[in-house]
Amino acid sequence: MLKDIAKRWNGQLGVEGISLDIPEGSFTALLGPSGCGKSTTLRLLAGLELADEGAILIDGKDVTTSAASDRNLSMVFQSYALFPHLSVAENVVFGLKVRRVPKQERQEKLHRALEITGLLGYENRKPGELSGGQRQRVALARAIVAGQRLCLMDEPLSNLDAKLRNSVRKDIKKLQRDLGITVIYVTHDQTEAMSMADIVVLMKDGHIQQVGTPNDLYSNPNNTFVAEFVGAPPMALIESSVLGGFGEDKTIGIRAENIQIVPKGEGRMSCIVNESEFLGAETLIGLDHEGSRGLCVLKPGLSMVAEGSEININFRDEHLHVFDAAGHRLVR
Ligand SMILES: Nc1ncnc2c1ncn2[C@@H]1O[C@H](COP(=O)(O)OP(=O)(O)OP(=O)(O)O)[C@@H](O)[C@H]1O
Repeated sequence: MLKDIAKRWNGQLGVEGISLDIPEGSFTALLGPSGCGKSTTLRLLAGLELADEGAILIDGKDVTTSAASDRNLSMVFQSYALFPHLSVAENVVFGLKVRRVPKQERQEKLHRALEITGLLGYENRKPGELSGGQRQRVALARAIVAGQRLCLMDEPLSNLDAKLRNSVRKDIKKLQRDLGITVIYVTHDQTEAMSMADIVVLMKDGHIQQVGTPNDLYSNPNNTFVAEFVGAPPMALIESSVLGGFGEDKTIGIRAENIQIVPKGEGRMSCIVNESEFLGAETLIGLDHEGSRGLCVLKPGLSMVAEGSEININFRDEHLHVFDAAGHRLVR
């Protein structure tokens, strides 16, 4: 649990006012653009940095000033952090050896961890003889043998190609469920966060913007930053003056799946097509309209529309999200 944590470097903000209650056994993603403070938050939790303000509790124990080694957690990094001259087996049991765990127990834990991560048979290989995905699985195996209930992961998939990312993503999720451990996972990739996490913590400029389930953030964004960060495509934003009836200086949000194409002369807006992008199951058609950004519609299958064409669109009030001038959601 984080209570009102702040961290600054020479007066420059890292994070501020970070309060989070992370349920045991959950998968929590710290999500946000580069520099938003997600790694700092994780490093504070790990004890790799010390907070200037606030308190950190793990399992009810105040660890705010405890050394990293006293916090009962394991970590998996983007860089794998494997010893290149040690074999897979040696890398995995390294921490157990340091802690003088008896050989028999080490062997049992090693076997189980390699089994879980699909690395049996690779014991004697060196990290240099493995693919990126396999290296990351060695790092996961090392975290598993540590036997901690809390595992912190900092962008563990960012060195992998798209296909591998997808499969290791599933491995990590399954591992977390099977072992029933608590995972706190840093990523700047909203798809990754939305598909893996039970709880998403979206950050910007060192502050939390919203904490909730992936569906909370998608369906009820707290502000326009959340609306535009979460979801592919992001929520479109329209100035209230374009639609009328919502008062002055409001911003209206709408998701692509709630916009319908209607015949010319009908609907609430007339837009110009700026691109058609074939996604496979559907085609995303980007639209321009003065006073709006991110407007698009989805058409099933391959359905390219010429750039510059005019398209009329309609949507229902119940699908609109109304934000004030500062971009905060108004209850509707
Ligand atoms: N050791 C440090 N010294 C000074 N400033 C730092 C240090 N570490 C982080 N910061 C600053 O704190 C802010 C948050 O950085 P942090 O690394 O937590 O962001 P992030 O969201 O993890 O970004 P990224 O995805 O790029 O790693 C940034 O403005 C960064 O420049």
